[in-house]
Amino acid sequence: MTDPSDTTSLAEHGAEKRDLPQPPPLRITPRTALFLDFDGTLVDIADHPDAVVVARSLPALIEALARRLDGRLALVSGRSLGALEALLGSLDVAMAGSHGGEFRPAADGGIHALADPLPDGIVDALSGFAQANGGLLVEPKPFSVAVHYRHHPHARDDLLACAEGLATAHGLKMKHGKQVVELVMPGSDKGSAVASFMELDGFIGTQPLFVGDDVTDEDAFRAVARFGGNGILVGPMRATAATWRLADVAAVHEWLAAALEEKAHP
Ligand SMILES: O=P(O)(O)OC[C@H]1O[C@H](O[C@H]2O[C@H](CO)[C@@H](O)[C@H](O)[C@H]2O)[C@H](O)[C@@H](O)[C@@H]1O
Repeated sequence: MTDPSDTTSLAEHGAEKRDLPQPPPLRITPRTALFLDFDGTLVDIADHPDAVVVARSLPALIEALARRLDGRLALVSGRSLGALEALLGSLDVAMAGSHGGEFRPAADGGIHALADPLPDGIVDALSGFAQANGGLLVEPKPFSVAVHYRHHPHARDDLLACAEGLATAHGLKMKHGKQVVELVMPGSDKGSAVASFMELDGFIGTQPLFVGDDVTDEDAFRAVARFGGNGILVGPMRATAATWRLADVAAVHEWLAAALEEKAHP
């Protein structure tokens, strides 16, 4: 069964049915900065967070691009940095995890918190809900918590109500991604992560691109637009702040790999 959070269509949003063009080839110039989402962008969505298949070529592709961009590349994910490292190995690349809560400017730069930890009791409350509803998967992260209902679609509405109640009571933000509901601290999102990177030497003055598939990437699409850049939506067309669209994960890999074939641009 397809959940609307997996493929939120234009019709569901009542938006104009106009597709976005493909992005032009990625040109690596001193003004190029690249932000990449992970799930649904660099790896296909799988039934379980641990079941994603990382293409053998992916870690080397990311590192090669980061080198060609002189470090102006960052992964910006809802996952924890620990989960990204478990899947990709230890990469010499900037990253933000937990929807902007964890921030690592460069591999040797240490991890900085961009958010406060969740208040006590939130993970327990969601775990209690998960147990009482057939054992939904709870994924605690350093600065957020996700509850996956992919295998328990009947629990979706009650989960949304439970998470909304906790968010209101504790001043948290709720995110509804692909068959997942997450609670994060206010101000912690992918847009704030992009803005933090854009303050760093190297990123300042660049025209950033953000490639992402999920509604949680919309904050980042809006953020790159504020810096004169562009968002690239991955997957089916839907209402979005992105300006270009790539069909799927395979198209993202091709678009990225093609940039390495190009000569450097001044
Ligand atoms: O920001 P992202 O890098 O796209 O991460 C978003 C969430 O991705 C993971 O969940 C999603 O992918 C799983 C594997 O394909 C899938 O089973 C799940 O239904 C999706 O919601 C991850 O587990 C979350 O922590 C991330 O926030």
